[in-house]
Amino acid sequence: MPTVLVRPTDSFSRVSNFAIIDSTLREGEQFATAHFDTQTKLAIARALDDFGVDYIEVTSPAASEQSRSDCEAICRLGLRAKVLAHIRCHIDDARIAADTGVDGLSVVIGTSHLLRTYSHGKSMAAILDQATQVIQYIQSRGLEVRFSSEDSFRSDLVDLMSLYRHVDRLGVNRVGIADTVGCADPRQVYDLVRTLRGIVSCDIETHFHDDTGCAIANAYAALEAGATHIDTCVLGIGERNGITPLGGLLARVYTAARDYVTGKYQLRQLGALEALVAKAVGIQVPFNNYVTGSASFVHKAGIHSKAVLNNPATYEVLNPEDFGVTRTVAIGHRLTGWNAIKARVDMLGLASVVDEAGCKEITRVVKERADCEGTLGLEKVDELIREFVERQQQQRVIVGSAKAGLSSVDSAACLLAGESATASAASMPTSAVV
Ligand SMILES: CC(=O)SCCNC(=O)CCNC(=O)[C@H](O)C(C)(C)COP(=O)(O)OP(=O)(O)OC[C@H]1O[C@@H](n2cnc3c(N)ncnc32)[C@H](O)[C@@H]1OP(=O)(O)O
Ligand SMILES: O=C(O)CCC(=O)C(=O)O
Ligand SMILES: [Zn+2]
Repeated sequence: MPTVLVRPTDSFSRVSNFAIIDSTLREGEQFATAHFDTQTKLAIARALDDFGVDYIEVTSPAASEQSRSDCEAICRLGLRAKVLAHIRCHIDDARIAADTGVDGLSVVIGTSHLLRTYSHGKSMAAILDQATQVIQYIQSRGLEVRFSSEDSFRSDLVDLMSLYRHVDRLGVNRVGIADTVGCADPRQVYDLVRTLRGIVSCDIETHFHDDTGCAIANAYAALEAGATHIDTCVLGIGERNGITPLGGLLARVYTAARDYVTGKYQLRQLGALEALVAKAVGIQVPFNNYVTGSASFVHKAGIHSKAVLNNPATYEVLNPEDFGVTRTVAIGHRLTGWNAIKARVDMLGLASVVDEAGCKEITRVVKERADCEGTLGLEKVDELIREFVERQQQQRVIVGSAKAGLSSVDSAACLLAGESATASAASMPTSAVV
């Protein structure tokens, strides 16, 4: 099991006690190449539910007739996860959504000067009035309600806190902070969530875009500051370059709360879930994707390989087995080392015939070949190992023959019997030939 350094957390931290609101079927539908048909939405919803997310957020039923009926179809699945519809802070949208069978509504409205000026054109006072009307309507329908401010990090702090305090007093289940343009850094996130934690008594949801590469770190900082709910999308899809990825968030939290993460989520299903969504939106899972990327558990450099073969925790903070993926130690390249080659020799059952010096000689040949040919496949490395063993056996025959009194000419003929042996004989240590 990997050994990780877990920092002590303060009493605000929710790192080992939070809920995931997966928004692949809402924010994810806003991804450039996304268009989910009904069957795909149902398949993704089921997979998310099986994986163990707490909530599934879907596109506003007011967006289109198909969006509305798909929302109803998802609700009819009877999933364990709660289904939330994401809506504008508008009574018409709330009415349409409340009739679909969802468990709750996620209400949002922009509060930054930019959005108030160029999007909906409302003053903070008008937002407060409209929020009150919509929230009270949703409550009257007996549904869970979350109220969120779009572009929170570019909004006036006093305006924002007054609005949150107001909706908290109305009894919303959650308030939401959204870094809509991905401008926030973890420190700003920590400060804002911590401030909000002191102002509202309800739960706190957070939503982070990844425009500047902080989406996972920001989500983690939010948890440390007391956020209770984190929005994610599978593979981090969403508007522009998306939001906090589900797998990446769990990888991050795993380092601090492994038992919580492994106990709550079906981590071994992550790869299949990602493959499903990647196919649905027509993308490849990136090579460096958290946990499931093709290179995520490939160890290459000789120094790394030796240590990993002795104890994987030396260069792994995540245990791939927990996520149902496998580790690879790549040995067929010029950065390899004799310890890695020895491990392969052992795997091939040749430990008794190839000693340390032999492993070092094979390593030298592998590097020499890789310098000329580039990366060598495992078959090629195995071939080089077997050639070495053959040469060694032939040399033993020669030495044995010489000791029995055969002429040096006969010995040489024996050594050069095979062409490959001839080619490589020059690289053999002379002492072995004598
Ligand atoms: C940051 C986010 O991702 S928020 C979620 C974004 N999700 C969506 O936009 C869902 C898909 N959207 C849609 O299908 C459509 O935009 C609809 C159905 C919501 C609205 O469509 P339309 O009525 O044609 O309006 P349009 O999209 O052109 O403009 C948005 C309207 O909502 C208003 N608006 C924008 N944000 C909000 C808000 N948070 N709350 C209330 N009203 C808002 C705008 O002022 C504008 O109103 P207008 O009709 O008076 O100009
Ligand atoms: O509803 C929210 O909290 C977030 C809305 C959104 O997608 C965003 O602001 O980026
Ligand atoms: Zn968003």
